[in-house]
Amino acid sequence: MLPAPAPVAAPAPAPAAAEIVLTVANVSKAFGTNQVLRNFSLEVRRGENVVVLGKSGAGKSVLIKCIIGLLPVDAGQITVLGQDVATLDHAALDQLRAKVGFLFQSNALYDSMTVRENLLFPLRRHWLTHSPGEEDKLVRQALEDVGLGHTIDMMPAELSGGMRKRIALARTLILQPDIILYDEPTTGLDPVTAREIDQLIREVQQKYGTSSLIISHDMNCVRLTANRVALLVDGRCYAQGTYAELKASTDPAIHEFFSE
Ligand SMILES: Nc1ncnc2c1ncn2[C@@H]1O[C@H](COP(=O)(O)OP(=O)(O)OP(=O)(O)O)[C@@H](O)[C@H]1O
Repeated sequence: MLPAPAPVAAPAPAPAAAEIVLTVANVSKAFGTNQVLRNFSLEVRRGENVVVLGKSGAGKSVLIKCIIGLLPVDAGQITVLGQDVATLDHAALDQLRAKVGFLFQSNALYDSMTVRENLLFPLRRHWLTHSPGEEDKLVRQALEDVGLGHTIDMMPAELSGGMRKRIALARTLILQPDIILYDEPTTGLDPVTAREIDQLIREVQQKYGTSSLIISHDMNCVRLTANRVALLVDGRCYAQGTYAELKASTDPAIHEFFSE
């Protein structure tokens, strides 16, 4: 019989003294009469993984789009790495996006490009010039970080769903971002592959000291990756705490997320 896997401890909260890298302050956002975010506030500290948990349609994707400046906010302020997102022009926003990796739920790999070309894309997109030797080193390092060095000349169609997710993460890592935004990183993956991705998110955090905002419905992903969990309910940050703290809550609005 195989030995039982070692239990994975939930991450501890980040030290309260760590620098704040992302602030969402009293942000409101509506589409017509649909008020999605109402005075939503949240902070992420350096080296911390914060998971935003909310029901379907609660506004999690809208929040991420506001953070990366894809959607303007109606009120409030979003500050990323000390910069007020609303005041940035196109060029400044582009520079900021080089420091903020975004892992799409769909992975958004280019199917007609090899893995190597997919990873080179963000370097060229942000006009980061390296010699071919340096580029090769960066690509190989990013692939090693996700455990897929051997896929460098493969096409995305030749990879499994979990592998494509890893390649998408490697493509984010190649820019060595300060912050990574993960949109539902384990959705559509089988449970074993999903836990591997959770583990990888922790490894990236530990190796690079990256801060992450993770949107997830998957309670195992929340438990295994979050230093802190923020609940998005009725457009507000309803509650925050460690997974264990929120799970122990007797408030019905909090408890329903943890009752599975
Ligand atoms: N561009 C848009 N125009 C109009 N309404 C929008 C737009 N984007 C999002 N919405 C609305 O905002 C609300 C929140 O959507 P959002 O995609 O953020 O939810 P979510 O919490 O990410 O849900 P899910 O977990 O199902 O992906 C929904 O009512 C949606 O219809």
